[in-house]
Amino acid sequence: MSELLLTAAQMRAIEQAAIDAGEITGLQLMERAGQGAVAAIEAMWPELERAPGRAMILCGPGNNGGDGFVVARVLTGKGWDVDAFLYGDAGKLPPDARTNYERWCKIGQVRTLPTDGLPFKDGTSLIIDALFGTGLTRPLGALGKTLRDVCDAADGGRGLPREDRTPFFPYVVALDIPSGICADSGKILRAAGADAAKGSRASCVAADLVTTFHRPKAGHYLADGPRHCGTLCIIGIGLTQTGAWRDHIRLIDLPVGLSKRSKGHKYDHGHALILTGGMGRTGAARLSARAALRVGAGLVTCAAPGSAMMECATQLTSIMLRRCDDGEALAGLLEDERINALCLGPGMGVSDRTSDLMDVALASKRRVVLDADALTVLAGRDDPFAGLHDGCVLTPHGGEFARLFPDISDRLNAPATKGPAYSKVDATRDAAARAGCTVLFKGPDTVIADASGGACINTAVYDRAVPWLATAGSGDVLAGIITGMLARGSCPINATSSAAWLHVEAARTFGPGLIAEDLPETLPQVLQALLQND
Ligand SMILES: NC(=O)C1=CN([C@@H]2O[C@H](COP(=O)(O)OP(=O)(O)OC[C@H]3O[C@@H](n4cnc5c(N)ncnc54)[C@H](OP(=O)(O)O)[C@@H]3O)[C@@H](O)[C@H]2O)[C@@H](O)CC1
Ligand SMILES: [K+]
Repeated sequence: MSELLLTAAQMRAIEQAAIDAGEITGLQLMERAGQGAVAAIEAMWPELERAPGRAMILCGPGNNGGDGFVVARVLTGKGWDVDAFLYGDAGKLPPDARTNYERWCKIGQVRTLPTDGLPFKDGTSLIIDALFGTGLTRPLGALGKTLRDVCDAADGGRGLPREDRTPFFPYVVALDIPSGICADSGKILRAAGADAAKGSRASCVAADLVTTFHRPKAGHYLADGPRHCGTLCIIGIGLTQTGAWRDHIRLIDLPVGLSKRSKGHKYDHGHALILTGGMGRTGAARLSARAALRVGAGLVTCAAPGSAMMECATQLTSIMLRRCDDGEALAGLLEDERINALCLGPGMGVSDRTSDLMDVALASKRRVVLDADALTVLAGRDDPFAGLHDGCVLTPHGGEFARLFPDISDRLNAPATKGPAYSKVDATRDAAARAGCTVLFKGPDTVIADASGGACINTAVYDRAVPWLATAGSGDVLAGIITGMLARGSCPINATSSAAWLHVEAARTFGPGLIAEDLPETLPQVLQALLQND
């Protein structure tokens, strides 16, 4: 199961379709957006509802600015003192924004937003960023000092981490998305040549709360987006459609393919084969194997070279062990047709043996997870993608991705100077199309795509943040969970997306202090909770 994330173009198309069908007007949508934002602010900070204060509303030249004028009107009606500013020419506002600007003008003043600093009044407890939303196309360079003041006002100029701030500084609420962040990619747009190392303080707003409308946008979950959104609140504005795009992006919010086992025999749940490295290097593969077994593969076998047999034998109980020195030996093991999923990479070493085993594994047309050292071996080949097929899953982190797909990685990492910018979803889709298989591109914003263009994001941000998951061996466990899900019969994209979700969920369930060994051991608790809700 999953929630749909939208791009700016998809959101515009949904709005337009609803307006064209006569279901709703643009003005009604804007009113609901503004009203909903105020309700979200009051829900987040009840003290602001009890004691209205002073608010600054910064409105931009598009419909995001129109939302801002609705907020100005609603807050005034609730007893707030409102200072409203416009960046741009009122005469050029789009029609709905223009209407709300004119409504506001009957109530209060509008001042031109200066670009050389924010005329901040003492006692301001709320700043509303309604400068740019899904229509951002260029960097905010011209707003430099004023933008910096928004960030400084919000934390007293001290650059304090959000959690260390006192309540005496105003809250910053961004409508739809913090201005300066591209809604499709989550990247901060920067002028060509701008120094990214100088940080984001002159380039985009950092908000305590973002109120987005209808559906979250991909940029709320990718790249710089989550770091600048604070809390993300989704507000229904009366749109019912989600669109019927082939290029939908899903946010994984529950795994699929984990319903109760209906048949009782272990072979009904697949047999996963995990290839290990040599003596002293088998720990990673054993972690993968344990995870594959815990996630429900019926049988799991480690296949080790002769030198590592004793080491593995002393460590494994429910996981079986077979000797596998080379490709020929693996071909022999694969005569057992019940082996239906393989995992290569964790701790295997970058070696001829790994390369040899990978050739045999791929030729068998079984489902194959290629991780870690297997990806490095693959990247070193003249044609890395020859032999891959739609039953394969690649699991690169950023460095491995750059080695496998250097041109795509360069494009992704190039400074984003205009919107919509090339996103991690675009990059993962392009990589999956080129490789002809499923690609899981790791990170706090893990993106999974397959060759058909399907894409999803597994998030480890907002309330799913698990910084303690960045621990040695965590990736080996993920590879094992994917392999186990493949053995159980899930298709590659479902196996991979479910595994990524379970991996984060296990870390959330265990909590800080986690080491990789804890992840497989926490899976039963996670699975149990899922089955209880089934
Ligand atoms: N449509 C609806 O019914 C609803 C819409 N809603 C709201 O509308 C928002 C989308 O509105 P929007 O499309 O007008 O885009 P928005 O982000 O306000 O600005 C675009 C303008 O900014 C300009 N511009 C861009 N970058 C710039 C820069 N760096 N510096 C200077 N200018 C720049 C750009 O110029 P252009 O690129 O065209 O030259 C254009 O003029 C959406 O996020 C949501 O909040 C909700 O009310 C729900 C109902
Ligand atoms: K905004």
